[in-house]
Amino acid sequence: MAGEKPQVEIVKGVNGLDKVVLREVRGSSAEVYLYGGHVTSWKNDHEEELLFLSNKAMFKPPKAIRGGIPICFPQFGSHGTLEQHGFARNRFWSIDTDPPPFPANISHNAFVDLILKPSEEDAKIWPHSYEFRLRVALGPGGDLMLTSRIRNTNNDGKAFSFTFAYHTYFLVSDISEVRVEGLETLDYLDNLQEKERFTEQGDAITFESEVDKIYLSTPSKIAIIDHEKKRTFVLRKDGLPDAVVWNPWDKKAKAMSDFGDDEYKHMLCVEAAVVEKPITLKPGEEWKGRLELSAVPSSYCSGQLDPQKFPLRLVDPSLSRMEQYIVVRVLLEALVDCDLIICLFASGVIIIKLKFNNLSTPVVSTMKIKEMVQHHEEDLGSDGHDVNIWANGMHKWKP
Ligand SMILES: O=P(O)(O)OC[C@H]1O[C@H](O)[C@H](O)[C@@H](O)[C@@H]1O
Repeated sequence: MAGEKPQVEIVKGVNGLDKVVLREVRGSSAEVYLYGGHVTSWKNDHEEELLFLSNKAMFKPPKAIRGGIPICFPQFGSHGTLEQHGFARNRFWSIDTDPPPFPANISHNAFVDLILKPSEEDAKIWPHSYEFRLRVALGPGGDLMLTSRIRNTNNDGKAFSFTFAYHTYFLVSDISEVRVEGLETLDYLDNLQEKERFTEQGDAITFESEVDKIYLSTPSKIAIIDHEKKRTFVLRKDGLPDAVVWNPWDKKAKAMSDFGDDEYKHMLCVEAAVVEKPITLKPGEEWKGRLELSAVPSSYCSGQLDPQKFPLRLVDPSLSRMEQYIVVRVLLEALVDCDLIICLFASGVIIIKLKFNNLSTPVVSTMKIKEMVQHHEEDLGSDGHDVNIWANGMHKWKP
């Protein structure tokens, strides 16, 4: 189409630093600075920003950019002798014009390949030769995909070890309204308690004070639910067993020169990482770590439900308002690409089995809903029942 902007464009960003702009045909976009190989923006097809970037972010090398997705390599945090989070986030990366091929089934048009190799100065602080290739891509639905490929190119026969993180800052409406699911019952190292190991309790994680934890051996999928925005971020990862959760809260926020005093209310870092067991590569070996982020309408609900207030008549009008409500919630959950939806009613549990990846598959027939309703007439007969619907068994029912 005439006048349409290119899918990949290199432009000047803040302080004249080079940045790559990616645009997907349906309108989503992302921005990546060559400084740090740092994603600073990811927008959905309504042009809404999804990543937090501090108003005080400096864009002044060698200071790392505060927000977006800093790359922590070859060291996460202070887990080693290098500077905090290693040096990849404050080096200038190059465009990789000839990256080794990706599997043929990976389809995206808006992407950029970056590469980082050590300088002579770097070799003095970390005496290894490597090639770090980073692909940043937008999927057709606006998903943001980052793939890191790190290869040991030492010719002295030596192996090297590293830790790593995609230090993702998510933009949230209000940190006290956010919950993280997928990390409950896991072990974590608490950075606020000298990295001591604890076990998380059974509930989804919520926030009311500073948090800095490294969750260990985490599932490949983690959800960040922003109740106020009615948005869920789904983080899928591969090759990255750990997940760091960080919010500096008020005191630490004030102590950071590149972070606004109140900005902690609008961000949450959930960082797909390798921390506990560093990766070791022999010469010629390559490691791959992949992160995929999507932002979907959030459909979580809990507590008292008033079907009279439910405004939609989207489905079979012969269904009662409560029945319609259930169908719509189930459909919304389907957008989150879940494997299983469970509806809980005051008097019992109803399981609706589901396993589908797109909405073209029939979801739950209205017949099914009717059967369900007949079984639970008492529950549905009056106003304001406790109904809770959740995906993958991750939510907790609060009667
Ligand atoms: O200020 P930075 O070096 O960017 O680090 C910011 C934060 O990153 C991680 O999440 C660490 O777990 C925190 O301990 C650290 O404070």
